[in-house]
Amino acid sequence: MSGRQWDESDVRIRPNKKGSRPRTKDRPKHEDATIGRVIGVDRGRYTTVVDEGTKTERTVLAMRARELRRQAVVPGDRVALVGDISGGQDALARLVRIEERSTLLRRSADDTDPVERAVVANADQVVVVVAAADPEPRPGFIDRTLVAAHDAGITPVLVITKADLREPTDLLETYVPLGLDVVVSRAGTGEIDENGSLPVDEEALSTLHGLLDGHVSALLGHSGVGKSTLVNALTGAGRATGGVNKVTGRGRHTSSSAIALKVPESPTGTWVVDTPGVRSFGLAHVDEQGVVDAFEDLVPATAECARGCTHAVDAPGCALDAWVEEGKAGPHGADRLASLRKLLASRVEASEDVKELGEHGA
Ligand SMILES: Nc1nc2c(ncn2[C@@H]2O[C@H](COP(=O)(O)OP(=O)(O)OP(=O)(O)O)[C@@H](O)[C@H]2O)c(=O)[nH]1
Ligand SMILES: [Zn+2]
Repeated sequence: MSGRQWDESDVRIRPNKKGSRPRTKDRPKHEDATIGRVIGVDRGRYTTVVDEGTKTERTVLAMRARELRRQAVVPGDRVALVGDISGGQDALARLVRIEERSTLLRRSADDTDPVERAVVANADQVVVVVAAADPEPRPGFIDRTLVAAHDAGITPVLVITKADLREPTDLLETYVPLGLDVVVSRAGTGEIDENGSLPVDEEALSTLHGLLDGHVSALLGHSGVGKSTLVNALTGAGRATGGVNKVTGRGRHTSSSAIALKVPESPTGTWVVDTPGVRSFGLAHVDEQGVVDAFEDLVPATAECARGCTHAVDAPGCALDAWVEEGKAGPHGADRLASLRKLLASRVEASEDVKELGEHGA
């Protein structure tokens, strides 16, 4: 999906269906448009926040202008709005432009699906949530999201929930040495709140607040890992959830699409983007080197590999096995290598299709 804007060069090569009306009359395009941040997407309607952090902050509902209908607009996008931007009950603005994105988190449905889907725009953090137990942690999912984050130039954070059920020793041994922030959370001692949410221990919450402050963070995790519990705790549970509903005009549980939620008491611009629909991260859009690069504990070994090494199990001259055997990738190096190889192998069938489609921009 192209995040590129509808610029003048497109105009020139496009046949002008309306006849010979000079294009210059349309320019400059929507120079006086108001910029909003997309916080929710629901059946072609975009909920945006304008004048964020000011007295006139309000939500404005918008529809995409015709010329943008083939472009994905996702939570986190900054968009230009014209028309009725009053934010009144029946007001509907027109979304005429997607501002340049600083980052775009993407995935494909699976590793053999060449169609990329935009997930979240302008996030500078990806928070991968896994449970220490119930459901069992799946390092494959963690590694995939780390690859997607690395590819998008987004800082990853790992949150391990339910440490009250099991100490996440293996996960910590594996991921802490990689240098990413790892937060361990467990059920707190307080009461279950009015949303039915379990309390989360204060220490984990305050660490998380520190990491989230001032950032736009995309939250990813399998169903049941405690993502909603965390989101409720972070966004203030009952009281703040009410506030969130006021902002979005609907309950967060009624939608299966991604939604950006404000973190109250954090500086303006602090958002968590919940992505309930995203269960897996197909990586057809990431090239082989991009996958390898996300395994920072293994990357140094590849300098010793034979030229053009595929790093597969039977690849001649692959230096990765020796690297792991020598313990240079830590106590779980063998698992890390297996995970990398699994990811590389799952993408082999996909690569031919992707090549055929050619290179597309973000
Ligand atoms: N023991 C324990 N249970 C937890 C913890 N966090 C969440 N849970 C429970 O785990 C279950 C799933 O939590 P949710 O927050 O609904 O998980 P989710 O990831 O949002 O799952 P979906 O709503 O299906 O996407 C609930 O019963 C929570 O009360 C924790 O730290 N410890
Ligand atoms: Zn190799």
